Amino acid sequence: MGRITATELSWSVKGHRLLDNIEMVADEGKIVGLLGPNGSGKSTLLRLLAGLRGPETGTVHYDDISLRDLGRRALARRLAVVEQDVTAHNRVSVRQVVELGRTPFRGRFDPLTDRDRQIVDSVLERVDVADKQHQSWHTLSGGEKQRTQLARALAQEPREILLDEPTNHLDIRHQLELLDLLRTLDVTCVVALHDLNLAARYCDHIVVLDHGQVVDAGTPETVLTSELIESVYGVEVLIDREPTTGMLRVTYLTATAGQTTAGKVVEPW
Ligand SMILES: Nc1ncnc2c1ncn2[C@@H]1O[C@H](COP(=O)(O)OP(=O)(O)OP(=O)(O)O)[C@@H](O)[C@H]1O
Repeated sequence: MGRITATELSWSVKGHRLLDNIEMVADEGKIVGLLGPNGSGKSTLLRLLAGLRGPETGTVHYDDISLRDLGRRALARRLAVVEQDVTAHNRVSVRQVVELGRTPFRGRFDPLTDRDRQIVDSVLERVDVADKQHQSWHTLSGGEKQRTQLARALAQEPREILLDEPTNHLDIRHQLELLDLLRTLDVTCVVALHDLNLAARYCDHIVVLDHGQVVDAGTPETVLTSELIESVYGVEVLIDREPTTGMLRVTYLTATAGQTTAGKVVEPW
């Protein structure tokens, strides 16, 4: 597992700054949650961290190596990416999708080795889709597709993993299992999340984006305050600790009207 560092990262489209001077660090083995409202820049930042887009300014480092100096293959051997709503060819089976995770370690026409097959078997079990492995990808439910994409990512045996809202299609059990699983791995994770309670429970560190800027970062306890949530999301919340478990708890009270964030007036929906 390695450290991911973004320094002065910016990205624009047609003169609009979508990411502005982003600074963030995901330390080795930590789970870093990216929070922020729709359109705040989470997916864009993940794509820049993944090298799927080149930054306009700034750098991304994996440990001490700049993303620019890491070749595609070297990057694919350490970094796995789970994007939102991935599509795959209709005729591909679930197992074949997961086998793609072994591609960075094989020659183009090399058959899978016994070790490759063992890894694929093991990750299919771990994300609970082993019983679906011979089913066509396109027939899976949204949650099963999401778990299959995680299995493909884990088949890469990554040191770092970037996940874009990996729980949005999952039932409650699979949401908890996915995040529990991430915690047991020796992997550095950056994960975009919408559920503030899951973020509070599973993230070591939280980075909050708003209008393409980092507006706060730190531990869940320091970042998840009612003031911050109201100013960024326009929602009044109650924050306390669940009495039995002591876990940080965010209760959503009401959407507030016309709040101001990052100097912009946001209309209520
Ligand atoms: N290629 C592009 N061209 C124009 N606008 C873009 C492009 N890519 C992203 N955007 C805009 O940039 C903003 C940030 O998008 P992004 O997908 O990063 O947000 P997000 O925080 O991941 O949102 P969500 O929570 O809805 O997934 C959005 O307003 C989006 O419309």
